[in-house]
Amino acid sequence: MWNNGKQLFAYNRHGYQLFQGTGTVKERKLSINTVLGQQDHSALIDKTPPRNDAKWQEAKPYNEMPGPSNWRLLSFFLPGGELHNTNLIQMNRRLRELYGDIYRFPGMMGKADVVFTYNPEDFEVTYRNEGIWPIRIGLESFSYYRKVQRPDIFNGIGGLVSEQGKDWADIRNKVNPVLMKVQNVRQNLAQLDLIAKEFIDKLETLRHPKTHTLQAEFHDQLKMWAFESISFVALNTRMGLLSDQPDPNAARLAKHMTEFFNYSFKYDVQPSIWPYYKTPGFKRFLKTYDNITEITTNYIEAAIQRFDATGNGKNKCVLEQLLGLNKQVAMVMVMDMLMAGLDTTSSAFITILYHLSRNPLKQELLQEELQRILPHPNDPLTEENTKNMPYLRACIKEGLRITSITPGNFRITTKDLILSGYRVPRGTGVLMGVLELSNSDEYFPHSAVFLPERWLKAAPPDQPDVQACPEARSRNPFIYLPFGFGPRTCIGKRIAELEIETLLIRLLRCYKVSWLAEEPLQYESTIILAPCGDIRFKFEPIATTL
Ligand code: HEM
Repeated sequence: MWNNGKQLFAYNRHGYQLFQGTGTVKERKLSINTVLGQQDHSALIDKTPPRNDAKWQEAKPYNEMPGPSNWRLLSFFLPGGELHNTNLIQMNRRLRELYGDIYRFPGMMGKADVVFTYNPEDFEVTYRNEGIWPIRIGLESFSYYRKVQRPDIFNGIGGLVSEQGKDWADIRNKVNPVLMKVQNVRQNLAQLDLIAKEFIDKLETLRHPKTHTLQAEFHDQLKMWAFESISFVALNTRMGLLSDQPDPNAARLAKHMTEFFNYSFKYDVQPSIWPYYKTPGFKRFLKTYDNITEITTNYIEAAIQRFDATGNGKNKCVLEQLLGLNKQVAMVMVMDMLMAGLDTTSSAFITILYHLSRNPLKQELLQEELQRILPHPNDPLTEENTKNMPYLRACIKEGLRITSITPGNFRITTKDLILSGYRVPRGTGVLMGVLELSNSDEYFPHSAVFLPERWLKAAPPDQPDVQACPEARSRNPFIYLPFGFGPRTCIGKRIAELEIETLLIRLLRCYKVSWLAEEPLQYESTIILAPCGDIRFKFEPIATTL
């Protein structure tokens, strides 16, 4: 508890603000959270005396920060409320209009307050003070399932997404060299290329030869591609999801993964009473976790037998390397990869393809580069021919700039920070609205324009039509962060980039892609921004290739 001039602030041992007023403080019994699965990160919050330097004294008190009360906040999301049925992009815009560039959401049900900021200086202050064990409250159901529900299987390991502090760092330090080292990830290129080719073959069977439209949902097909790709990397197993005879367990696993995403939004993101009462819906969610655990474990056991039978080759695959670290860590990491690497990659891919389809001139420039990479369209992709693809990489960055599928990055502050002139007490959530700033002319000139050239340092020597314009890029490194930042940055970044690059090369080396739907691409909020609604592309074969 500490006195902040006129106001008295108190924090429970989880770092949650309990009370703000002028009287005696009585701690609410929030320790129940730990038992019920809500995360305890109190040990990570700075325990030194409250900040009291001159700058802090000059800053405005926290309770003067604009923002809705609990009831106003609830009313926003009720039917008829201003934010009812809005997605994360619309929600951020509307709230920013209402409250300005910094505002706070009161914490509910034992959760910390969250400060939303659209000021890049605040991003820098937050990241610079996050320390070596940044806290990102993730999916609390993960922790609950693994630590409380199934300790028999997970032995107390929560996994990267939900673990905090030293427990998080112990796993992250182990798996970083396996998943973040470029060379290690790129050893999957040949198989990912094969999967991308299978996807194109499947598309061909679904493509109407005259209208060049698909006789199936593109998004569903793409999820199959994403799942086939991430399961190969994580499990060293081909699931056959793009073939006529998929492994029946793989199809079940893919279905449970989709369920997981939907449930997770409901129970981890939206306010829910599950920490206090296990509703029937939450019990179904736990069943989904059980199914995922059971099927994944079987695949891992089968892979272990395969590795034992074939002996250790020189180049160990990702799963073999993870198993070499620790079997439990490997299991948890594989499940996290499958869960985190499905909708993210497919949503990002659709987003990038959408922008290319709406910008035919940029698509042509990309196709020129792809022709150089693959003069013969059926040649394999190799380390050598994929080394130099500046325009492709610029297109990926530009697509994710306009629509980052994670519109904000989140941290719990461990120290007292001054954000946009307000005193923000330690233990508060900070949501950094990167997507809003990436779409602002202040930081990216002509921000509404799809301009891959802003990411190029110089014009490629073999493409005279491409004019680099790095001046159209923000100089501030904290604004464009689709994969997050710092020690807690996305561990699947390299894998996602490799998958997306590989399929874009294959797809755009075969087809000219255009957008057929009348509306621009729409998004809905799951735990990320997922494309939804009418997603219709036209795939016209490029004359020389098919
Ligand atoms: C385009 C696709 C993807 C995007 C845009 C994306 C984005 C993100 C972001 C923004 C974070 C939070 C980073 C932070 O807090 O600083 C994150 C974390 C994470 N991502 Fe991804 N991701 C993608 C694909 C993947 C894939 C394919 C995997 C699987 C290998 C994956 C696994 C994870 C994990 C395990 C974390 C938690 C890391 C930690 O807390 O240590 N992601 N991702």
